[in-house]
Amino acid sequence: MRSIIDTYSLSNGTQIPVVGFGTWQTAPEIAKSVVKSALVSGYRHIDTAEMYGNEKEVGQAIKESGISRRHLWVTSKLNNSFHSYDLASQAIDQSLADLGLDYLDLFLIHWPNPVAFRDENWEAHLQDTWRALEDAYQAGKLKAIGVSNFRKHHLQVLEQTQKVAPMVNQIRICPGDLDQETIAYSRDHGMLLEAYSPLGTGKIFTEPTMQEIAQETGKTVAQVCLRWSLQHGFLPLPKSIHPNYIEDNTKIFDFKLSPEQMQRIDALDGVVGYATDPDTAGF
Ligand SMILES: NC(=O)C1=CN([C@@H]2O[C@H](COP(=O)(O)OP(=O)(O)OC[C@H]3O[C@@H](n4cnc5c(N)ncnc54)[C@H](OP(=O)(O)O)[C@@H]3O)[C@@H](O)[C@H]2O)C=CC1
Ligand SMILES: O=C(O)C(=O)[C@@H](O)[C@H](O)C(=O)CO
Repeated sequence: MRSIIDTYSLSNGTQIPVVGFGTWQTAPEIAKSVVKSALVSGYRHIDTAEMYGNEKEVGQAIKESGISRRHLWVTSKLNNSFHSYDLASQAIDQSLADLGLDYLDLFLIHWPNPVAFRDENWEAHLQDTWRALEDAYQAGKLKAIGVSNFRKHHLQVLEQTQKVAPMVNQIRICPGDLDQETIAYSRDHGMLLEAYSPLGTGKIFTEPTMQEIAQETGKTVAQVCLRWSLQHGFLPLPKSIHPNYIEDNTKIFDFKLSPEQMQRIDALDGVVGYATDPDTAGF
């Protein structure tokens, strides 16, 4: 692996760039210029969502960049109020329209058990929602499909009726937050793990062990986090609104963490808290 545009293979053979650019909390007013900065810095994989309120601006940045569509990877996600076959099908078309694209490279169910459907039928709603993604995948609107914030028991609900297995599970993975059960189950079932909040949403930078390892390697804490993620075989999705950070976060291929450094990071249990529990999340 030599650059952020090297790829992992998904279970359907699709090649996905190994680092994606995150856009949560990137306000629509600045999203176009921020995403343009990322494209100038070499990112070819952008992670957005209907929930982020910036799909239109992300789409404008892509269009104005002049980069050929086939050289870009764009992921979006189904918001929590669209869990049914019809609503999910409409939401896919709306994301495509807002982004100004004919297809998405990857579309994810954002959360498995949203508050609006947390009733005795949530499993059936989830299965219907997945069927909408499968149909859009078969129709060529989505080149790959997957899930986000799914734990083993959510994946098992899909398994009861799925025709196409999820290719990706996007979950929170950063130093101190490694949900081993979900990681192992997802991998055993053919999914690539995308690591969201790979910098602990900005909370990792003052962590002493991370600072020590940054000193040892001559890199920044952010670069150490991203390198750690890649060496574990995850696909990190760093977010920034600052061009210098955006650029720095690509410089993670000119060093390697030793097994001992990897172990010290693995041992940092809970230093930036844990992922939101999808079964109790209030959204
Ligand atoms: N599926 C899901 O439910 C979720 C998905 N995600 C995805 O993952 C992406 C990343 O996660 P997110 O939680 O946003 O945050 P990150 O873990 O990527 O951390 C972002 C924070 O770190 C700062 N930062 C970034 N690079 C550097 C650097 N080199 N030096 C110093 N500070 C830096 C940013 O600052 P600044 O922005 O000020 O430059 C920002 O405050 C999201 O944007 C989204 O795409 C995130 C959460 C949930
Ligand atoms: O960023 C995302 O993709 C999320 O789903 C979460 O960050 C979520 O929106 C949240 O944490 C709200 O507080």
